[in-house]
Amino acid sequence: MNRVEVPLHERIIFALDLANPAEALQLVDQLADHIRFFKVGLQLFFAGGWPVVEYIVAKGCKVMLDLKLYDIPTTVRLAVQQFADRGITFTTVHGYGPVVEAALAADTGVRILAVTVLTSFGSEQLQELNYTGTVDDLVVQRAGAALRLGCHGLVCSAREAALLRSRFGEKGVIVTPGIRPVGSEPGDQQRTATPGQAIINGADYLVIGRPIRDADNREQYIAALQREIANALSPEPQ
Ligand SMILES: O=C(O)c1cc(=O)[nH]c(=O)n1[C@@H]1O[C@H](COP(=O)(O)O)[C@@H](O)[C@H]1O
Repeated sequence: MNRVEVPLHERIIFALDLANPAEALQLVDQLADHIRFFKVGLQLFFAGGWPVVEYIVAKGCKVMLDLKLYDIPTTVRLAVQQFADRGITFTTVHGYGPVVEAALAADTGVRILAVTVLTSFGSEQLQELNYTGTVDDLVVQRAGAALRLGCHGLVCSAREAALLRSRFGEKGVIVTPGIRPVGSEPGDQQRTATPGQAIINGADYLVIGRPIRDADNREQYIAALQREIANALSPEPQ
């Protein structure tokens, strides 16, 4: 497979899902030798705001600012313009055509990721929302629309990554949350996969939060995940 070149220490995007900005930044200090990509989501951004992003960027690490925007086009475009010149690598919007289009129109250099179907959703949630098709159908539909608009990447579960690669080739990066290493609890995630399976399916980046945050020895845990990823990228000969 012709994969996007990503250094191993950027393959895992560690979701800094904490309420306390000081604690989150301590984790960045603790782990920056091992992981160079951090996700700032709604909880931490509302708690700590731009200083959190600035701290991570100043350490030379990458930031995915995950605020999953969904609003009228003008509001989305003007909101994304606020992300310019802050050193942010990725940001997220819901993968609905007009929202994606507006985020791209902001033209800030920050790469836009379209969230297809949340990894906490299964077929039951789609039925509640009156979607008649399968999760796969909706992921493919949203991914196709986003990519046609020129979106830089997609967020989906690792379970759909192979399907997206077969439909759309190497267009756009694929970022997969809902990663659950063997032995970890799914919690509220429904469409999960192991790190190795995500890579084999064609994911470029793996968003991982609680399994790392709650590990007894985070450095050792990350090293094991990175070995699993490296092995899936280039399996050792049997
Ligand atoms: O956009 C995301 O990052 C995202 C999309 C999605 O469909 N599912 C999902 O879990 N996420 C985020 O990925 C992270 C997953 O965290 P853990 O379930 O703790 O590994 C959380 O910060 C979620 O907000």
